[in-house]
Amino acid sequence: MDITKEYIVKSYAKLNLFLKIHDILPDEYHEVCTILTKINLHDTITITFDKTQNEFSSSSISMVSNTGQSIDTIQHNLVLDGVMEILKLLKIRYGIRHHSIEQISRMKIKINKKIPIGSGMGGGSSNVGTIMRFLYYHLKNLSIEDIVSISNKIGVDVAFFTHNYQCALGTHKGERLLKLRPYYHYYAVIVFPNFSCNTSYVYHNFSLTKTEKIHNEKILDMSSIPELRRDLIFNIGNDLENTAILLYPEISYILRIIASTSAIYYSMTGSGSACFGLFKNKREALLNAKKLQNTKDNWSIYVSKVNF
Ligand SMILES: C[C@@](CO)(OP(=O)(O)O)[C@H](O)COP(=O)(O)OP(=O)(O)OC[C@H]1O[C@@H](n2ccc(N)nc2=O)[C@H](O)[C@@H]1O
Ligand SMILES: Nc1ncnc2c1ncn2[C@@H]1O[C@H](COP(=O)(O)OP(=O)(O)O)[C@@H](O)[C@H]1O
Repeated sequence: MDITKEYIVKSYAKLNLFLKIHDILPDEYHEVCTILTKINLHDTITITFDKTQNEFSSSSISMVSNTGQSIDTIQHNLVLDGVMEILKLLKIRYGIRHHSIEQISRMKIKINKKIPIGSGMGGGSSNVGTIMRFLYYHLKNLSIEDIVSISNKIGVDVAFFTHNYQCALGTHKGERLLKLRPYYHYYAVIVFPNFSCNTSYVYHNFSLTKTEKIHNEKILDMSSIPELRRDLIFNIGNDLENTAILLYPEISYILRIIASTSAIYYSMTGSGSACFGLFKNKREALLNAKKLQNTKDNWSIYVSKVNF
């Protein structure tokens, strides 16, 4: 790393095109199968170095909104966990006086937030995954296995962003990834209702008995054959949707409104609250985005290309 420089990196959002829950694991996490894909919406992370800062801490990270206002509602930034884990590993491996540790200690991270928080678009996971990748690339003394194993300690979705895959199939808790080469290209219109869903609250209220069983092997087989991937996605949907609707009823209204457009598929992403519709071209997506924007003033609408 060149500590006289300023680095600017993009931290992309994701959509879960489908999310199947198979089982509950002994540690009470859920065994899932999902296709994750990155979208054009991104936060912008600026990394600089402050020679007077001797220790990396929570005050080394700042988050600002689009309008430049400081976001101080997040008490514990996931990025801090990621950087601290990397520091811990480097200290064990090289001792406390290593130059990489000195460089990280001087790091200042500013996150310009565009990805709505708690939307199921993975903003927090993306921020930490992107920083891990940045450090992997610039420090040259971490292996990809190092950063993936640290990612898994922070959250199941982090690995997708650490790997920098455009599209992947996630199994086990969602952290075991198989890179998929995109075959289909659509446009998504995403509706964020301006409230967040709590991921662990949604998972904890989910009931396995209310979902249809599909063998994981069948999903793996179908997603590896590009021509079958679309049917797979359109047929499975998101198992967390009904639970999220019970806890946050407005999600049902959003989905009904998207269903009334010419979307060829619609779903909630992750544990919500954002929902999306897929359209066959940009023109149709923009047209419907306008209609959706007129439905409710406080909805935020995003349009992005989607590859899977
Ligand atoms: C639902 C998904 C779909 O991609 O995304 P989001 O909606 O969060 O974006 C993920 O499964 C979430 O990923 P992430 O947000 O990283 O989850 P974590 O921080 O690891 O876990 C938060 C909580 O969710 C529950 N959890 C998470 C993943 C999983 N396979 N089973 C679970 O039961 C656990 O209760 C855990 O304490
Ligand atoms: N850098 C970050 N960006 C967004 N959220 C963060 C960040 N660090 C911690 N969080 C916390 O992580 C939780 C999940 O946020 P986020 O990743 O945006 O949503 P989701 O998991 O629904 O996709 C939020 O409750 C938020 O307080």
